Amino acid sequence: MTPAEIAPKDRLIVALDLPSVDAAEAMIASLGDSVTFYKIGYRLAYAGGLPLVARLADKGKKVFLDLKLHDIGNTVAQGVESITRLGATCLTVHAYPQTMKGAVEGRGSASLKILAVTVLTSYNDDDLHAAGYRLGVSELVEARAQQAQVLGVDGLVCSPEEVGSLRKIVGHQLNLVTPGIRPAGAASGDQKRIMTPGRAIGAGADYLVVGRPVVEAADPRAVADAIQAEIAQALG
Ligand SMILES: O=C(O)c1cc(=O)[nH]c(=O)n1[C@@H]1O[C@H](COP(=O)(O)O)[C@@H](O)[C@H]1O
Repeated sequence: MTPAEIAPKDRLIVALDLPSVDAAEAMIASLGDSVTFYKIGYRLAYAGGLPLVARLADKGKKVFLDLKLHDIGNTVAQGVESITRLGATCLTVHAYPQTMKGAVEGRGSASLKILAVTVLTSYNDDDLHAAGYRLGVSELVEARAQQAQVLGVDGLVCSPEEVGSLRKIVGHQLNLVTPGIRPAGAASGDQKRIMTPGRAIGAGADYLVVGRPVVEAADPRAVADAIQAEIAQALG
């Protein structure tokens, strides 16, 4: 989907990082029509949340299945082939060449979009060096984006700080999905590379992933509506 075709409202992806399917369903009910795109990640998937993918899809919602796969290529390909039957819109894998290649092979002709996680938004240069990497965040994100594009993935997960440089590399051929979003005044928590919704959209992000600022809010719908309004305003 080219950026101009994505409605402002559909650019917010709410991360259902909640402890149970019941809690997730209550959150989905309270967000109602205001949210069209949800993310299911480790917390909910391992708490019995995978069947929720198909239930959300049946309600017309899009689902980002954030399983961040990483294994030998054959295992990734086989896992992704199974995941194509769950009804998700997109799936994350880590941006390692064998992993991305396996994911694209496993997806085959299915509609599931493969998103490659470049460098986690909780990492800065020091964290990468501590993990044994020579490159800093911006160099590693760019190198991985180039590999992702060659290997045929559909989108990249990166921080809003890298969106500008990545657009120059991948153009609009790949969607850029950005976690590390914090409305003004919200606690950053463990996120290190962050931006407000308006600035992230202004930088050129296609989709924003927001978890705690929405799902831990006293009034999640009001926060989601405010983020949607900020997105719409940034798009002009
Ligand atoms: O793949 C992701 O979605 C992801 C990648 C990344 O680099 N950083 C990141 O925070 N995420 C996810 O995005 C969500 C962000 O949540 P909050 O920090 O609570 O807004 C979490 O579910 C993370 O797992």
